[in-house]
Amino acid sequence: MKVGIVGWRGMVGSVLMQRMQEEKDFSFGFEPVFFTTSQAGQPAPMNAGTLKKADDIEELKKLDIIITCQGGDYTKAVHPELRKQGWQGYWIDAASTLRMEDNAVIILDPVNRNVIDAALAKGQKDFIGGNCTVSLMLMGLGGLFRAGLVEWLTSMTYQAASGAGAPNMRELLSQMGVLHGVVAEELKNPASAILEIDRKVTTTLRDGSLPTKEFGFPLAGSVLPWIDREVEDGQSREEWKGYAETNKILGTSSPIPVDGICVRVGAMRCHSQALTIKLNKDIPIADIESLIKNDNQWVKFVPNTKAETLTGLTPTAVSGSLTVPVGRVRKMKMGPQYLSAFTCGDQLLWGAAEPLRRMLRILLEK
Ligand SMILES: NC(=O)C1=CN([C@@H]2O[C@H](COP(=O)(O)OP(=O)(O)OC[C@H]3O[C@@H](n4cnc5c(N)ncnc54)[C@H](OP(=O)(O)O)[C@@H]3O)[C@@H](O)[C@H]2O)C=CC1
Ligand SMILES: N[C@@H](CC(=O)OP(=O)(O)O)C(=O)O
Repeated sequence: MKVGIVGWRGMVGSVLMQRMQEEKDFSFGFEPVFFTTSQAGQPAPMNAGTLKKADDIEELKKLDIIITCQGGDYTKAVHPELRKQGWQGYWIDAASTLRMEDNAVIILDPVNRNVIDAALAKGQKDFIGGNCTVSLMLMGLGGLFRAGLVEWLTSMTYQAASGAGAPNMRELLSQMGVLHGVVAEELKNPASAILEIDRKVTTTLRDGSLPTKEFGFPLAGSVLPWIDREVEDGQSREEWKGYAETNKILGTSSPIPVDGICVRVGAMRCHSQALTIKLNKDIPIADIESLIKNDNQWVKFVPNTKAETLTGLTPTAVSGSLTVPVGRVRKMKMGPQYLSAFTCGDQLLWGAAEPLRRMLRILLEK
C-alpha cells in the first residue's frame, strides 16, 4: 500500500504528522510518499527518500491513498485531473472544496462511522474532513443528535486565530504586543489612571498602527463577528456550513435546522461555542448529561459550577488535547425543552487533523 502525503509541513499537516507518529500510524505497513509544491528533490521526512512534486499526476496515480492538507486550491487543481485520468485511489482531504459533492463523505468517525462504512461499502473514494466548528460541536453534542433529541440548534462561536492560518496566529500576538507596548509604562504604575490607559489602547486600535495584513482589522482587544465570505440571507459561509455540514455528517433524512453567528476572538487554537438547543421533548437533565458524557471517549462533561467551568472549559485548559469538554448544561428560562451548553475544542486536532488520520487507519485496517 502506497500512501501519498501532501501538505505535511503546513500547520494542519504538522499536527497530522505529529499525531501519526504518536499513534504509530507509520508502523502500519504502508509506504509513505511525501509531496511538496515548493521543495521537490529535498529530503522527505521519516527517511522516505526525496520530496516529489505535488502536481506530478503520474506520481500521484501510483498511490493507493492520498492524504492532503495542502489547501483548497491544490484540491481544485489536482483532484479532478487525477479522477479524469482514471485514478481509483482514496482521497482524504482537509480542505472544504469537495465536502458537499454527492460522492464525497464528510468524515468524523466517532460521530458518523455508520455513514463512512456505508460509503465504503458503496465504493466511494473521497473522504473529506469537516469544518472545524461543526466537527467540534458534533464531538461534544453528538449524543443528543444521535438520540434524535435535537429539534434545532443555534451556535454562537468564539473561533481561534488558528482557523485563519499560522500567519494570523502570529499577527494576533503581534497586535497584543503593540497594545501592551503603548501602555507599558502606565501599567508599571498601579496609580496611573485606567481611563487614560483605555484611551491610549482605543486610539491605537483605531489609528492603523496595529499589524492587520492577515485579519484586515484589529483582533487583539476586539472581536470580529464575520468569518469567511458572505453567502445568501446575510449568512457568512462559516455560518452556512453549520447547517449544511452537520446534516451531511449525520446523514439526516429530515434536516435539522442549525444556525448562529460565527465570531473570531483572540484565542490561539481552540474554538469555543455557546449553544442553545431546542429539544423535541422534555427529558430530565440527568438523562441529557448521561447522553452527552457517554457518547464518545473524548467528550468530558463539566459540571455546571463556576469553579469547574473556569478550570476545565476554556481554550487554556483544552489547547493541544483531544478532550472536548461540554459544560454550562442547564434548562433555560424559555422552557423545559430549551437547553444551554458550552463546548470547547482544539481546532487543529478534532477540528482538522484527527479525523483525517483516523480515516487513513480505517482504510489501512480494511
Ligand atoms: N487552518 C485550519 O485551521 C484549517 C485548515 N484546513 C485546510 O487545510 C489547508 C492547509 O491549512 P494550513 O495548514 O493552515 O496551511 P499552511 O499555510 O500552514 O500550509 C500549507 C502549505 O504551505 C506551504 N508552506 C509555505 N511556506 C511554509 C512554511 N514556512 N511552513 C510550512 N509550510 C509552508 C506548505 O506547502 P509546500 O511544502 O508544498 O511548500 C504547506 O503544505 C487549508 O487551506 C484548509 O483547506 C482545514 C481545516 C482547518
Ligand atoms: N473557517 C475555519 C477554518 C477552516 O479552515 O474551515 P474549513 O475547513 O471549513 O475551510 C475558521 O476560520 O475557523
